[in-house]
Amino acid sequence: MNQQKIPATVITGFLGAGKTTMIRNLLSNTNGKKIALIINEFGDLGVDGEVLKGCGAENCTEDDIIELTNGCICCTVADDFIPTMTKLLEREQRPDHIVIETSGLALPQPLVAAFNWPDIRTQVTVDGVVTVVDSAAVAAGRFADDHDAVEARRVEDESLDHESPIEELFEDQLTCADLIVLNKTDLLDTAGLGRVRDEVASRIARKPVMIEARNGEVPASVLLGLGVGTEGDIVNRKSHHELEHEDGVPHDHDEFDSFVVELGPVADPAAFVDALKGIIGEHDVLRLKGFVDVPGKPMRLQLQAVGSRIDHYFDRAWVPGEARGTRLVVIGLHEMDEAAVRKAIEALA
Ligand SMILES: Nc1nc2c(ncn2[C@@H]2O[C@H](COP(=O)(O)OP(=O)(O)OP(=O)(O)O)[C@@H](O)[C@H]2O)c(=O)[nH]1
Repeated sequence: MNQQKIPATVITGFLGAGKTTMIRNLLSNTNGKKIALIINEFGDLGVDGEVLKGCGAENCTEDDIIELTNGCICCTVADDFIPTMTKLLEREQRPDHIVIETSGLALPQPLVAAFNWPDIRTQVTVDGVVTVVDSAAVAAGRFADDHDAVEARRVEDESLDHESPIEELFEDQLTCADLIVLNKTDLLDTAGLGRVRDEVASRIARKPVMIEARNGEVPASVLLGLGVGTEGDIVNRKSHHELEHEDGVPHDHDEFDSFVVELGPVADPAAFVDALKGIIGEHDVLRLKGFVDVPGKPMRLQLQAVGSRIDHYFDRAWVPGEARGTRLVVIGLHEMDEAAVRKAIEALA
């Protein structure tokens, strides 16, 4: 690898796997490296940017955190990612390392391929692709789809040209990995974790290193400095879409949808969370996250749901002049009944 090039680590993984948590942990201990962070999120609320900017890391200040908000990074490579990268490289003080968090629905392949673009390849290289896995979700069968149900959907809708979008995406993100982090080990016992390891390994032909983590606690020395130059090996990591459409038909994210719900104050957070669990289960919401205004509390409540597992905690004080409010982004499969989910959530405040 050319030592002059700035290394860039791509962090991918399905919705809620723990990417932001892992990066937050990384920023608290970067071994003195100055990091620039590019964050991409599905949904219009910018929760990850908020969380990461709030961590006050010395080696990655708010100026070093760039949000790409015009859709999944894999679809906006030319319009969004390349110009952002070019601007970053023009900075007087260039970072020692670039970390890119893809959205949970992004295919890493087009992003990695972008590092072969002429203006980029001379200056930056992909140090490695790190794929974060929600081990508990794998154990619960979230990515092993019910093939009978998928087949039934395909019979109903002939335009479905492939199998479960969640399962495919999960495999595509694993296929691109140089390092796989089996996260959320606290939620499983040793035997369960062993089964997850086997299942993940069975999904990919390549054999990247797999490590285990809880709360994304992986030392910077393990995450950074893989030195792979992944852009040179991209032909061996093709996504399902690339294999099925060698003709170059672009992929899309039509199978997934997101919307934002805005509410008034929530007086009883515990009851709110309980009711949300029911709504998420009933409508098969994949991910829900955002901030809640609890009357009488100076702090903002952050809410993070991955399936029906919900974490909530007061993360910071509302800033003077900031409009207090409850804003949640909801992500699900396209067939999710947005109107019904919206109505059910709005009825809670
Ligand atoms: N129990 C447990 N929870 C975790 C762990 N890592 C992350 N979480 C929680 O999982 C939820 C999602 O974590 P994030 O870091 O936001 O996940 P993400 O991959 O960035 O999510 P998206 O950007 O929406 O795709 C949060 O509530 C985290 O606190 C872990 O190791 N164990």
